[in-house]
Amino acid sequence: MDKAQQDALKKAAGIEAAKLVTNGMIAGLGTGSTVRFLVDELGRRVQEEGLQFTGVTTSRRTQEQAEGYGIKIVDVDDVDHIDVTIDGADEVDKNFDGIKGGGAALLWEKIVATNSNKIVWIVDESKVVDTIGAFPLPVEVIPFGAGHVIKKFEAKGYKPVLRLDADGKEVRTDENNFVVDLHLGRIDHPRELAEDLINTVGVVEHGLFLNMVDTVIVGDPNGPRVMTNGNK
Ligand SMILES: O=C(CO)[C@H](O)[C@H](O)COP(=O)(O)O
Repeated sequence: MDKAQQDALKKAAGIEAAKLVTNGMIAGLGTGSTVRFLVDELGRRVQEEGLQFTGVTTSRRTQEQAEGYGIKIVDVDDVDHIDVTIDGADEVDKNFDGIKGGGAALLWEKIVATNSNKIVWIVDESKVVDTIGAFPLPVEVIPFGAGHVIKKFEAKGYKPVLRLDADGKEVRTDENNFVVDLHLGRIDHPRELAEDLINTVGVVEHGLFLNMVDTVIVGDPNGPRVMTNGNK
């Protein structure tokens, strides 16, 4: 699949998911190239159809895009609930376990997701996998002592790589932390891994989102396909 085809599938999933946002809702808005299509569609509806909703964003990038359309954005601590959060994902398997954080927004994404009544992911079909882990697992790490965290990951065979930008500088999250990507190949025991990562001092959060999502909307060449999680 070339990039244009993949973008078309992402866009179709984003437009389909935008239908879930209705007047008066508080909606969590994720981060990434698929979510950009979602926000474009929500912005269009705000401007052309008078849709009124309040957004809680998972990154400054999404906040800027949404506010550019005149979408009202508030801080996560200024709402007492979030009706639905729509976000992208890097991988998702048939058990609805997934990896997020390719766009370095995993911490805010997980905070918004865990405070949402419903979580919806929008992905193109290449993200639906049998076993997660081919996509390097992002881990958000505090800069102080990050070298030691990386050494501990190396000793455990996690194959960590500190994420750098195009200029060779450490990528910083919206919380000014580093991202370490674990090149695991496959993750057979995600719950054990999640437990180990979150108990490592210096780790703020990891990109394993295990059985959190309610619905996955998959951009498929035959039209958006909906996968519903019956185990939540
Ligand atoms: O988790 C994320 C950002 O931290 C994204 O949702 C994930 O990386 C998918 O991005 P894209 O839609 O660009 O493929």
